[in-house]
Amino acid sequence: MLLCCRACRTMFSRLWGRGVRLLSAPEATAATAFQSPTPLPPTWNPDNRQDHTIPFPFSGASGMRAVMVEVIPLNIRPFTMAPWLFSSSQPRDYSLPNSSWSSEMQKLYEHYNNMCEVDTEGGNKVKGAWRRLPSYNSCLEYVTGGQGGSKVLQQEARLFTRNIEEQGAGFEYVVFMKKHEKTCICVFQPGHLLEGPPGYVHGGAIATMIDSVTGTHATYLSGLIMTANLTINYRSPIPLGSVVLVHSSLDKVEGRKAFISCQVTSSDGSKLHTEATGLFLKVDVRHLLGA
Ligand SMILES: CCCCC/C=C\C/C=C\C/C=C\C/C=C\CCCC(=O)SCCNC(=O)CCNC(=O)[C@H](O)C(C)(C)COP(=O)(O)OP(=O)(O)OC[C@H]1O[C@@H](n2cnc3c(N)ncnc32)[C@H](O)[C@@H]1OP(=O)(O)O
Repeated sequence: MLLCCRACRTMFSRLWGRGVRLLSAPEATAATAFQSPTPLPPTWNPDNRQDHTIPFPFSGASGMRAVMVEVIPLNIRPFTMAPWLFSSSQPRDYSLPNSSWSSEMQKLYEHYNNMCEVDTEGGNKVKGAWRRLPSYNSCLEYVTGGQGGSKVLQQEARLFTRNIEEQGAGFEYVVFMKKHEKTCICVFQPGHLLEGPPGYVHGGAIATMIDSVTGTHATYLSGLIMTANLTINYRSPIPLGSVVLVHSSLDKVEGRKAFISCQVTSSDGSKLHTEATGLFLKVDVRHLLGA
């Protein structure tokens, strides 16, 4: 079966909770290696619902790539089910600078970015203590490394912090992680659509950023997580359009639980705006998908 339309995707999303997973690129390559490539018909159109029966794989199809989907029913030998085609255009990484960033935001970005791991011309990585974390507008882009996995499930769903298209109007932020010290720092520039008290950021928007930064931190440390508890103390209001730092640090891990604390400060660290603690529980993908 080819997952080529909404009906197919709906079926796939139901199967997901029963052991379906996306294969990584090397796994997909290995899974297709023993099959002979089948060319696409010249009139093939990804939006055409009549295309259910096109065989796979689609190697060599210009502008498209196939991602394999594997179904592992309980007590049944694993087998490859079908490929999913995605547009080859990369999803936008929202954590890269844009024209709405103030000079202060840009300066802080460069400060941390300059301390990140970099690729050299020979393909070697020069170690830096920090790593910039990419940010997409859909959760599944992370799982598939920005390969468009969200198109398989819930096409309309968008990550809350990345669903305002107008640059600078909502949450402008970039997260850097210092893995060995188990800390993250986020440079955050809240836009005018996040107003709470006149001229200041809404407490819910601040909580959202705290949850996002600490949740992202916990995800990179522990894998799939859900926020179980978030306790927040608001100490001083955050002016709209200012640039603040969200500091996240891992306090301890106990089994499935990760305890993380967080402070939101002014960009020079002199003023404490908000402090919080969070408890994140590692979950199975089936829990996330409600299976
Ligand atoms: C589909 C793939 C998505 C993948 C994403 C991948 C990568 C993402 C990368 C970057 C991230 C980008 C964006 C994401 C950013 C932020 C993340 C936001 C995260 C959220 O915004 S997420 C939404 C809000 N979140 C919920 O909607 C949770 C609702 N809730 C539940 O789903 C369950 O409630 C759950 C899972 C929390 C626990 O359920 P459970 O059954 O697994 O565990 P159980 O209840 O047995 O508890 C086991 C032990 O934890 C203790 N415990 C439990 N709850 C506690 C609490 N509240 N306080 C203190 N202790 C607690 C118990 O006391 C026991 O402790 P003990 O073992 O010591 O007895």
